Amino acid sequence: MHDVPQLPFDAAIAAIKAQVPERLQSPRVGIVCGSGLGGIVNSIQDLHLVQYNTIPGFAESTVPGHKSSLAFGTMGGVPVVAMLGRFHPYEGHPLRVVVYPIRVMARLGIANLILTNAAGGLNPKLAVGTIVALHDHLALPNMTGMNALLGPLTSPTHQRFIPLSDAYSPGLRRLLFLGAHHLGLDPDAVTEGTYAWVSGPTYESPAEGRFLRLVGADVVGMSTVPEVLAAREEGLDVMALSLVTNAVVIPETYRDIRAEVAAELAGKPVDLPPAQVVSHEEVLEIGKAKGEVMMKLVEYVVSAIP
Ligand SMILES: O=P(O)(O)O[C@H]1O[C@H](CO)[C@@H](O)[C@H]1O
Ligand SMILES: Nc1nc2[nH]cnc2c(=O)[nH]1
Repeated sequence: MHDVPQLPFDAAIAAIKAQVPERLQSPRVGIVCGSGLGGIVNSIQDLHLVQYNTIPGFAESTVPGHKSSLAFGTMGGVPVVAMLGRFHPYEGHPLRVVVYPIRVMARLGIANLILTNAAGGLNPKLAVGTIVALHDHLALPNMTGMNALLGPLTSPTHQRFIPLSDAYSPGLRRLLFLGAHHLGLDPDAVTEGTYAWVSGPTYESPAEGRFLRLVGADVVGMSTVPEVLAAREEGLDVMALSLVTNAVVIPETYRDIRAEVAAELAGKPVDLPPAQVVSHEEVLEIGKAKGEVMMKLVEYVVSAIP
């Protein structure tokens, strides 16, 4: 028998309940704010923040654009809890720590989880600023030993083997597209697609981007999938929204340095286009600029959940 590390669920729930008024202690919907998307908190009324460092078992988020608190309150009258800051494996957090807040929110009573993230666009049809509702994911780490559900079950009521064919709730996506219609959004502003999960923290090399596109991914990021797995194990309905913050550069050809040198030696230097390099600053900037639409859609879905 393995020595199972105990997760301090009871202490976490007690610490949260000591800081939140009773009327907000049983949220119906959990929300996770992605990089630069913490502005979603602005649509929460009756706001009460609980710092992660006061909750047993919670880590601290170390990524710019992520805070470290749970936001309790209401959205359109519905009690919600939002994570202002998530944990990523590349920060050094073990996967069981990455998904621990999802399990705590499930124990607080949420039935639905809305995950948001910033992602790179692999599908050339996706303009920067597009919101992609995930209908599937492709997670090489899951298939090769970095699955968030590896290890002992965290509850005797959990199933060992979790299907993923139905991981992303069609019902919640239906509400999302009704919301996009009611908000008068351009039909191309919100679409559906497949998210490739990579561990990061490096962005994709050209060959990696090409590979992920070839195997069917539309967007790529370094989060969300571990949270989806834990949420499904906990029996939650899940919606996940990616904001395309940058296009992953997938050149058809590489610079031909040998030809450039030959041209230079022949006195005909080549004019080169500026290299496109993604940065987290750019990701955060787009998140801030386009986060408002994400916030309005999340607000609509939360209010419309039956
Ligand atoms: O997925 P979120 O947390 O939104 O953040 C995304 O943005 C960061 C890279 O810029 C990575 O953490 C990536 O996963
Ligand atoms: N892996 C990855 N994560 C991102 N998050 C935001 N943009 C990107 C990207 O281009 N690649």
